Amino acid sequence: MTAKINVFSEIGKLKSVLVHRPGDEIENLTPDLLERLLFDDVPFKKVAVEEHDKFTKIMKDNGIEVLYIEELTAQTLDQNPKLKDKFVEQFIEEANVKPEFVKKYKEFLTKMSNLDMVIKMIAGTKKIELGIKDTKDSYPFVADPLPNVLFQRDPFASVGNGVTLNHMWSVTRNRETLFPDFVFKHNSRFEGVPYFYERIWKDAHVEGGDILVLNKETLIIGVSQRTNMKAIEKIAERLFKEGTYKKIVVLDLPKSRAYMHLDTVFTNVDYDKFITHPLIFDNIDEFKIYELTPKGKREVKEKLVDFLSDVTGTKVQLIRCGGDDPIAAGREQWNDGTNVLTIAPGKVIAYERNWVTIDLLRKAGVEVLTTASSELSRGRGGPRCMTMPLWREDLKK
Ligand SMILES: NC(=O)NCCC[C@H](N)C(=O)O
Repeated sequence: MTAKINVFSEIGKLKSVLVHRPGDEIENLTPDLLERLLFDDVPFKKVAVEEHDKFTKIMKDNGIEVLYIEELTAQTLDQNPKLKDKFVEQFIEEANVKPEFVKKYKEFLTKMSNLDMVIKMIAGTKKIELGIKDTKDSYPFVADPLPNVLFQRDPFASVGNGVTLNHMWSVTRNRETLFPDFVFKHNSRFEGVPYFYERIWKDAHVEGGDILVLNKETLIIGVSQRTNMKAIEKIAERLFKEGTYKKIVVLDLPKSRAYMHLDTVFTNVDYDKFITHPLIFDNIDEFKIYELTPKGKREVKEKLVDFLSDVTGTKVQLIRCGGDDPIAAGREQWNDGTNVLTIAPGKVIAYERNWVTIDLLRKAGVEVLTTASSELSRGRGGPRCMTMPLWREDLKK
């Protein structure tokens, strides 16, 4: 079977990537919704869309095919009209729509084109849009907005020629995984992609931001606020059986929103270069490192930089996000200074606001393309968070 997904590193030349163009969901936010819907402020949609279009233009100008989850889902519905009813019912059930509103909401969604319907599913629907005057309950939504669909890094992760289709940590984000699951199971381009995790495995949780594909044999996965060891062990079992991957390095991170995913504190930008936050850099003994192989799990006692040099076979250079100034490090980590997208070995796209980290990357010989971030960063995700690679060229060495 020809491969449909090919991601055997973090740095191989990027040829195809999945994103979501922000929609009304990022303005369907009020202060009291921010915490539950995992945003830190309400973006100005017009500018956020302009910034996202600039970001995707940089990728297109670098020969990268940019696919949109909303378009792939709509295309899959176009290809499978008989599956539409079940897909809509599954979405409505997982949106926890009140029984008295289900019929009206389903009619509202299904009278649209497939693309408009998917965009509306992500945007959320207010009671007033259905002409509902709910005197018993002042909550404004029939179905909540899904503002974090912007971060296509997390609902699933491309690993080798397959994917982990994730069960995520929060209720609000779990709903997002319905879209890629539908695409990978029914879209003619992706049908039959092997799964290394299933969204119905609800006794553990994993998010793509915690998964770093180091090379053809080794993954690095963070235990974070969003991913637990049980999920990693489940992935290991299925992955080792599939045979390509032989090792999973586990970094046990502090469980906090600031470090919500591994890729907020640790990313790979070249064969021998990683960006890391001082948390990783300085407190090496603060957190544990484990190594999972088909033979079992062992704790790693070496320093991370030495361990990485062994695993990569090169002398590894750790570049500090924000440099030596703890204020700049804190500021730039919070605004996704670590979370760059590598589009080729030694070539990244970074938020322009993280100028200290950008300067250090350039001094280390990394080519940095910058993209605007004033509104996009309010959801606490960077260029890596907003993208899931579908195809990277294999590394030469
Ligand atoms: N990989 C990532 O770091 N994704 C960022 C996700 C931000 C989103 N607001 C969340 O809290 O899940």
